[in-house]
Amino acid sequence: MAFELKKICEEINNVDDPVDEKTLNRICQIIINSNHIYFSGSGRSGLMIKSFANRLLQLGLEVSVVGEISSPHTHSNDLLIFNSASGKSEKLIAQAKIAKNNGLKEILFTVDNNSPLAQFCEIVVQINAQSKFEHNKSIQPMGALFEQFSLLLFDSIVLRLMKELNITEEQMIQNHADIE
Ligand SMILES: O=C([C@H](O)CO)[C@H](O)[C@H](O)COP(=O)(O)O
Repeated sequence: MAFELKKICEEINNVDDPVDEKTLNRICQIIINSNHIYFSGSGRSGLMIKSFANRLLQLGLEVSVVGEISSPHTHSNDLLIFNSASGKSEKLIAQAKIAKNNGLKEILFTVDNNSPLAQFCEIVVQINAQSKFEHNKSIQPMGALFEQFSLLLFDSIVLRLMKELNITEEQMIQNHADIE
């Protein structure tokens, strides 16, 4: 394995487990009990949360990515999940305010659990990596470690949800887009 790839794998492996069992169960229950789940993030963090939205769709849940033209009006029994290393993106903070006013539950995956975005969220999962504004926790540029770890964390939540919802991979394949 190339030196750089080995270092990246080591970095990912060294990130502390950010979710205890109780919080993981809470996240899964909120997801399962929500009528519609919205996902939001900018740039590469946004790409990661879109991957999460894709899997939840394949689990048979009602999902939308904020900003897509097909994303509908929100209601009080909906959920908004953010992925933002810094928790400082003005666009996401504006979304969080609207969601709060509409009574949505909000969950944030972030590096900074004291960030402005965190103030709107009932569950804040703090990933011990760096945002694009920090340079001391990773050899990789900007928020790469956060982005990589968040994707793995989302995939681990998908595994838990498959068990909770009793959904097999075969069923998920049935829900996979046929036109793509
Ligand atoms: O695209 C990004 C950048 O390349 C950092 O590695 C970020 O994901 C994007 O700028 C959003 O930032 P955060 O909201 O702080 O995650």
